[in-house]
Amino acid sequence: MSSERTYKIKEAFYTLQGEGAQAGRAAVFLRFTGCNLWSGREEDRHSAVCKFCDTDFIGTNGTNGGRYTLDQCADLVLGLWPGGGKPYVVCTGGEPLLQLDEPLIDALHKRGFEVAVETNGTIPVPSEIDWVCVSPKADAGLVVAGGDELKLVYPQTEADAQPERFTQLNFQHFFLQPKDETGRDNTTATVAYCMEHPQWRVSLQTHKIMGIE
Ligand SMILES: C[S@@+](CC[C@H](N)C(=O)[O-])C[C@H]1O[C@@H](n2cnc3c(N)ncnc32)[C@H](O)[C@@H]1O
Ligand SMILES: Nc1nc2[nH]cc(C(=O)O)c2c(=O)[nH]1
Ligand code: SF4
Ligand SMILES: [Mg+2]
Repeated sequence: MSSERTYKIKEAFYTLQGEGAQAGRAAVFLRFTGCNLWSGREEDRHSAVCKFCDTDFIGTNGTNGGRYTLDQCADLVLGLWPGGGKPYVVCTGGEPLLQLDEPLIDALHKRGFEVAVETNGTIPVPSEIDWVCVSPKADAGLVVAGGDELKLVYPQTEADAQPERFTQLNFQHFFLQPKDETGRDNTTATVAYCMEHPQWRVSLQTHKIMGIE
């Protein structure tokens, strides 16, 4: 019997990074199943720590989803890269750091990839990751104090998720990203905050504007 661990992947696809400082860059997205701040079920949304998630991260039924061993997972990512440029993979979810570990990062590096992560900041980040995007959530217990970009969804009403809370942390870029919610456009408020607080820049979800994944 083989006891090799497997990674649960919701979906994997080739697109452009839509958000933050790397927006517009070609990337393979590797979306891990599951999150520690929401079950992913609509009936649990109101009682979840993170209530505004725009993503389906349940199960393994998306494009290229499944349970993969280390080499299968890294080969899946490699197979989605078209060739040329600097291969770039964005590990997201769900919360990717529930599963993404040093062996998988190493396997992706060996295949030539620069490895990025999108994380909610509640789990320590392996030092091998090349690009760290932290998106803090109210009442979630931030444990990551630095990285490449901090990308805060705005607005969040809770005191511990106000932008001022984060400006002393060790990040290269500070972004406010308008919360995508039905019945309200949060872009104007986000623009106003950034104009009043020039340390912050706006991050739009440009993939939604462009109509790509
Ligand atoms: C789906 S999360 C997955 C990664 C990780 N769990 C996290 O929260 O950073 C990817 C990114 O989408 C952002 N996001 C989720 N729901 C959003 C929404 N309704 N509007 C704007 N950004 C959102 C998150 O804050 C995060 O930056
Ligand atoms: N194109 C594109 N860019 C993204 N940046 C962060 C995303 C995410 O869901 O983590 C995302 C996504 O789902 N699609
Ligand atoms: S932490 Fe990230 S994946 Fe989890 S529910 Fe919130 S936005 Fe979605
Ligand atoms: Mg997304």
